[in-house]
This record gives sequence, structure tokens and C-alpha cells, in this order.
Amino acid sequence: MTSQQDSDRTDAGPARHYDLLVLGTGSGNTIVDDRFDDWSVGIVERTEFGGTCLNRGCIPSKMFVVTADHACDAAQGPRFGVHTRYDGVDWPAVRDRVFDRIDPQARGGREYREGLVNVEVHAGTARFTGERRLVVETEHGEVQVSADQVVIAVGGRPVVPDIEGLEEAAAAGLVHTSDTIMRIDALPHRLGVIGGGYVGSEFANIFASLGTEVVQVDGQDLLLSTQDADVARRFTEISGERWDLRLGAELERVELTDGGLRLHLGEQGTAEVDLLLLAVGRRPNSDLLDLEGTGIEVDDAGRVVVDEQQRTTAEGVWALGDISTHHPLKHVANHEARIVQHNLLHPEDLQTVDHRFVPQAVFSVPQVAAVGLTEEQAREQGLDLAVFTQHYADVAHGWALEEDDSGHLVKVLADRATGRLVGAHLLGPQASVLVQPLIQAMSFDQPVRGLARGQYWIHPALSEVVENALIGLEAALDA
Ligand SMILES: Cc1cc2nc3c(=O)[nH]c(=O)nc-3n(C[C@H](O)[C@H](O)[C@H](O)COP(=O)(O)OP(=O)(O)OC[C@H]3O[C@@H](n4cnc5c(N)ncnc54)[C@H](O)[C@@H]3O)c2cc1C
Ligand SMILES: NC(=O)c1ccc[n+]([C@@H]2O[C@H](COP(=O)([O-])OP(=O)(O)OC[C@H]3O[C@@H](n4cnc5c(N)ncnc54)[C@H](O)[C@@H]3O)[C@@H](O)[C@H]2O)c1
Repeated sequence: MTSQQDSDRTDAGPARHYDLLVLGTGSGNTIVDDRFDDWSVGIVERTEFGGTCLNRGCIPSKMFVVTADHACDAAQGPRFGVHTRYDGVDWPAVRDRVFDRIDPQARGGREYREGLVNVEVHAGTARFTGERRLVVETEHGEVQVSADQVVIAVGGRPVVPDIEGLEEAAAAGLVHTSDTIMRIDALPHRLGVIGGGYVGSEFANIFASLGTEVVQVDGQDLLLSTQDADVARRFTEISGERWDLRLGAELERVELTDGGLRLHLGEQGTAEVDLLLLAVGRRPNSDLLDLEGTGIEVDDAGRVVVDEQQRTTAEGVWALGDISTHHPLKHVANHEARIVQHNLLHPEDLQTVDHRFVPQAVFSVPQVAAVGLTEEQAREQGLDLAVFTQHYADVAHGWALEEDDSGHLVKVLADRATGRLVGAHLLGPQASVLVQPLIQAMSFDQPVRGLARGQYWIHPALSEVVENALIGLEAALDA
């Protein structure tokens, strides 16, 4: 590769041409390693380095989840005969523990890139002006950039619905999204959470565990309504025992009250809260890019259209992660970044993404984890299914965890025609870890028969709940 960097000035400021231009420093930033040392590289980032996951997503939220788990454990002590109780939280200390770890990582990421001789970092928002030509709006004016190869990795952002009174409430500083809720100054006494998906369910648990009175609202009749119905139902029941759930409800209007907010929820009445968290989904940032006229196609949901090699519909332009995926998860964005990285380096030997068995987990209490089809999806596809559900309460480690059957479960589905797993759905402690052997079995096309008995499972570890689920599934296949 030859560097064609130049610095011709134009009306819009200095022009730069690169071998590679990366837009966004979430998973996009992982592409540039020492194999690109002889490429000239431009990187554009409009906020902190590291993207959503590091700064406003997975990592800080899971640090709060672990803190919330400590609070729950303290409150649960007496159930085990232990004299503990939960006495409240030093919120600024909790928050600062998280961001004193994270913020230096973001700064360090930027400094590292800025220190590389072949890389130029532009702090600003990029938008296209032509074929692989863009302008970056920075604090110091506009910079024109162009490149032989462009990687679009600009992610997404929370959806803010258009609801009466919301703007006034936001102007009063009482409305948050996942972008801001983790940096607030004080633990709210009462929190309204609009949305019962991933973000809503994780934050409802965090704040409820720390002592906030939570009211959670969702338009659907179940929380996590896209999960397998058995899991969604039990998760909803457990959450409903812990905080105020208003399901099948619309947030129709928000009203400012003395020091707080009144949420008008149609048939679900009203709720008084101090702060509101909007968690009604995320949208891709394609609208910031001025893609019209570039040949880069976007679908109805605003996702940049890519093929199996992560190529967009425009020559030399790639996309990855939340801007283009149907699975807006960090492990997917990272996988796609590895594919783009390989394909940039080996244009004669393109690799294809593997989206066959994308797992996911919700880090609430209890945890939820899943891979493959739900029972409903499998039946819709007309599969001849064998299904088995193993309860945690019926394995040795489950006895240690719970006195009665709390409904924690491992549900596994197999296709009788192939003898292979087609889905696994877990609800309970460590679900996000326990699901891994099931992902592995599906990814490596291992038959269900022999999966349990063909290996040792440590006794009395919680993994026996997965072993027993597979034994039960094998019996169901043979029935
Ligand atoms: C609260 C929360 C918790 C989450 N938890 C998990 C989890 O536990 N597990 C999991 O797998 N996933 C989780 N996710 C999802 C995960 O964060 C995303 O899937 C992942 O970060 C997407 O990575 P990305 O690189 O595609 O985009 P991002 O990480 O969003 O990076 C895009 C970058 O592009 C920048 N940018 C945007 N537009 C422009 C522009 N025009 N010019 C220049 N720069 C621009 C942005 O500032 C950003 O830094 C969570 C998300 C949230 C919100
Ligand atoms: N643990 C994780 O992996 C994790 C955690 C957080 C976020 N994420 C990612 O972020 C994405 C976005 O998460 P999210 O929770 O914002 O979206 P989501 O799509 O998971 O859930 C949105 C919820 O809001 C509800 N809703 C939508 N509009 C509403 C309205 N007007 N009133 C009431 N309810 C309404 C929907 O019924 C749905 O239950 C997820 O799809 C996921 O990919 C992942």
C-alpha cells in the first residue's frame, strides 16, 4: 500500500486522503493493528474513544450489575441464616468506581492512536459528500477526507419517542437514556423505566437492587417479549414481585410535578417518579452520514445494507456492528470487525460472517441467556421438536441456591430430523456462562446424543443443570 496523504487546502479546510478511513471507534477501532503499519489510516470519532460498549453500554452497565448483586446478596443473607442486611448505597462512590476505571481507558485509546505515525485521528462527526469522500465537522472547522477503503462503524443511539411533555421534562433534567443514567449525581428515590427489553430490564434490576422504587412500563404484555415465551413469562413474574410493572401500557403524557414527574399510562393509570429512563430501543446512526447519492443502501430501519463479507452496496465501503447488523450486540460487532479486517488485508480471499448461532444474555436478576430458535419460532418453521426443561431446583447446586423451586430453568430444543440442538433458553444464576457448552454444540454441529454422557461434568457444580437438560433432551428424542 502506498500512502497518498496530501494536504491540499480547499474551502472546507485541509484535504486528506488515506488508504483506509474508519468511521467510529467502537469495534471499528479494533481493525487497525500492526498489519496496517504501512497503510495510511484516518480514524474519525465524534465522542469518546471506545464506542457504546466501553463508555455507555456493556461494560459500565455490567459493573453496576455486579454492584447491585452485592446489594441483593446482603439483603438475602437472612434466608441463609447469615446476619446481613442492605443498608443503602454511596451512589457517587459506586458511580466513580465505574467511571474512574472506564474514562482513562477511553482517553488512553485515543492517545495510543494519536501516537501512531501512520494514523491520523479526527475528533468530529463525519458525513459523506461523495464516493468515499467525506467531510468531518470538528471543533476547529471542517476537514475533507477521502480514502481507498472506508469502514462505516458508527453504531446506533437510543430512540427518544415523541411524547407529550417529554421535552419539558428533559429540559428540567429529569429524563435519561442509557447514555446518561449511569452518570447521574444521586440515586433517585423513584425511577420510571419505559421499556422492558434488554436496557429496561437490566437497569430496572440495578436501581431496584440499590433501593430505588421502580415503575417499569412496556407496551407488550411480557418483559423480554422476544425471548422464548416460558422464559419471558417467568422473568416477568419474578420482576413483578420486585417492582411495580405496568404492562400493555402506553406512556401517553409526561407531566412536571413539584420536584418530579407524573407519567400518564392510559388504562394503567398514572405513576409518580423522580426521574425517567427511556429504554425503548436503539436506532442506527446512518442518518448522521448523509448517505443519499453515495450508492450506499440503507434499509427501512436505517441499517446500512451489507453482504456476507460486510461489503456495502458501494465499491470500497464496508460496514459492521450496530450500523448494519440485525444483532446489535458487542460480540457480533467484534466478529464482524475481524471479518472486515481480514477482508481488507486479503482482498483475494474474502471471509464470510457466521451469524448462525448468535447468543445473547440479559444481565438482570435472574439472568437470561439464549441461543438459536425459541420454541415458538421452531414450531412456526414446522420442525419436529423434542423439548426438555430442567429446573435448577432439581440439581445439587440448585439446592444450595434456593429453598423452593424459583422457576430457574434450562430449556433445550432439538430437531428430531437431525438430532441437533436448535435452541437453548436459560433463566437463572450464571445463565450467561452456563449457555456456553450449548453454543459450542450448535456451532460445531455436535449431535445431542452423547453430549451429556460423552464428557465429565463437575459435581456438584451448577453446570449439572445443563448436563441434566441434555440427558432429558436425549430421552425426549428417543421417546
Ligand atoms: C446500556 C447498554 C448495555 C449493553 N450491554 C451489552 C452487553 O452486555 N452485551 C452485548 O453484547 N452488547 C451490549 N450492548 C450493545 C453494544 O454496546 C453494541 O452492540 C456495541 O457497542 C456496538 O458496537 P459498534 O462498534 O457497532 O458501535 P458503537 O460502539 O456505538 O461505536 C460507534 C462509534 O461511532 C461514533 N460515531 C457515530 N456517528 C459518527 C459519525 N458520523 N462520525 C464519527 N463518529 C461517529 C460514536 O460516537 C461511537 O463511538 C449494550 C448497549 C447498551 C446501550
Ligand atoms: N445484555 C445485552 O446484551 C444488552 C444490554 C443492553 C442493550 N443491548 C442491545 O441494545 C439494544 C436496545 O435495547 P433496548 O432495551 O433499548 O431495546 P429492546 O428492543 O430490547 O426493547 C425495547 C422495549 O421497549 C418496548 N417499547 C418500545 N416502544 C415503547 C413505548 N412507546 N412504550 C412502552 N414500551 C415501548 C418494546 O416493547 C420493548 O420491550 C438491544 O436490542 C440489544 O441488542 C444488549
